[in-house]
Amino acid sequence: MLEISDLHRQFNGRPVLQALSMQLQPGEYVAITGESGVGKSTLLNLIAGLDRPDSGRLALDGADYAGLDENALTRLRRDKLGFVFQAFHILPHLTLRQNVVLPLWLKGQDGAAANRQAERLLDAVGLADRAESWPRELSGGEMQRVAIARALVHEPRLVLADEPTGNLDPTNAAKVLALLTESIRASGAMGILVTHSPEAAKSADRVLHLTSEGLVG
Ligand SMILES: Nc1ncnc2c1ncn2[C@@H]1O[C@H](COP(=O)(O)OP(=O)(O)OP(=O)(O)O)[C@@H](O)[C@H]1O
Repeated sequence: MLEISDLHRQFNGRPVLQALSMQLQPGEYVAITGESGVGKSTLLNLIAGLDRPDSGRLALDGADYAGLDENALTRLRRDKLGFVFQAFHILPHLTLRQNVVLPLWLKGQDGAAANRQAERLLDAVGLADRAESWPRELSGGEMQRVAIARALVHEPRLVLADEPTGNLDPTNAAKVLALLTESIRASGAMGILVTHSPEAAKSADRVLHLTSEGLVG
């Protein structure tokens, strides 16, 4: 379960998030929409433990972020979170299979089972036959699909997706959204999708609008 209560974050004296609260239950997948600059990425960064709030509580499966040092937050990201961000950080010197298997390596899982899991995810995003390709050989949309396979390969507790269908044509966008939804539901994980696209938002269980007043459902 993800618990956020009374979260505040300001930059240079300008409040961005004020008294923001929300909860996500296992298996729940929400979309967050809102005007540019309202604080969606700020919220994702706080949930990812990449930034600290000025006040308020964040807890994932009972672990309060306030009690976690930087090393513990790094472990939380590696073990429990899956990221699909706009800058998707595919490593150029690794093949697609190696890029996708990386989160498993980082958790200490390697060998045949890890490779099979990576292949299963590449297959799910329609890139099974490209496992040995290099990132430079891919289009932008193909890279995005690799990023999604990599975000899900270690079956994270919480998937954070920021405009995951931004570069994709409608067919591939639908595939990617279906994969996100299915993976989250199948593993009882939680998902947060930040998007400007009403189509993408529809794939979630509920849509929350972030405004300067907070989250409205
Ligand atoms: N590190 C920072 N330092 C100063 N200001 C920041 C910082 N991060 C975010 N902001 C400001 O906080 C506000 C919210 O930014 P954020 O990126 O969260 O918006 P967003 O809702 O994700 O926007 P978009 O839809 O355009 O991506 C913006 O005004 C931004 O300039």
